[in-house]
Amino acid sequence: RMKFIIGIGGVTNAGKTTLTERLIKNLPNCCVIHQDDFFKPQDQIEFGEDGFKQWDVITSLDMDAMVNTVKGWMENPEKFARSHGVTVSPKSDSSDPEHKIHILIIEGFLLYNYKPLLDVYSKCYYVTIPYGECKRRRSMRTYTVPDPPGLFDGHVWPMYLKYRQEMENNRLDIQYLDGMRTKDDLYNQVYKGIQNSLLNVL
Ligand SMILES: Nc1ncnc2c1ncn2[C@@H]1O[C@H](COP(=O)(O)OP(=O)(O)O)[C@@H](O)[C@H]1O
Ligand SMILES: NC(=O)c1ccc[n+]([C@@H]2O[C@H](COP(=O)(O)O)[C@@H](O)[C@H]2O)c1
Repeated sequence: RMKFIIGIGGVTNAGKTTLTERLIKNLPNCCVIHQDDFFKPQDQIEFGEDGFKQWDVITSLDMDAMVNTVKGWMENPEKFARSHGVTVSPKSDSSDPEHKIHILIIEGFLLYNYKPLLDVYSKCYYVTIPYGECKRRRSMRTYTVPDPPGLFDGHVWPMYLKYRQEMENNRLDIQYLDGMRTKDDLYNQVYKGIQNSLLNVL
């Protein structure tokens, strides 16, 4: 079977998780890995010169563990799917080309900034929203560790700009998505794009 890895990257609160959840419901044999699941424990997150705990830097994540999880899927997507409760369509039904594929979605805010994971993607998406909307959505969100006052302007947004610049220097073939569009629009655009890519590889 064919293996196909899709990256859904983008700034915090751009709508990555919302989009990803809908895609995994509608794509065949589709597993997901959320980068948020690889945050180190709070006591291992260091304070920076900006006075804030450094949540929005790549070293706050256990990226080696994330790479190993991706490798686990690549080595045996069927087993990965089964152990993550994903229903796999039967191999024998080979009349339907969709059954010949295994899809993995990797979703997160720092997807394209870690060298060992740069070349695994068949398709790279990156969702953006402007500063004001990002700050507004973020203010309505509660993380396991709530944002202290001033975190967005003092840490989150500056680190986003820094890593986005670094990502663009990596020269990946990234398709940018406008996160200001409706959830339906975003989903339809990406679903169609994936369908087209799959038609080309199958
Ligand atoms: N296209 C959209 N338009 C408006 N609001 C959205 C859109 N997509 C997601 N949201 C909202 O923005 C917030 C963050 O969405 P989420 O999918 O959790 O973002 P992320 O995973 O990128 O942090 C949620 O309240 C969600 O309902
Ligand atoms: N999941 C956690 O343990 C945790 C804790 C503190 C902050 N965060 C925030 O999560 C953000 C990334 O996730 P989203 O892209 O879903 O917003 C980062 O901006 C980071 O500040 C997550």
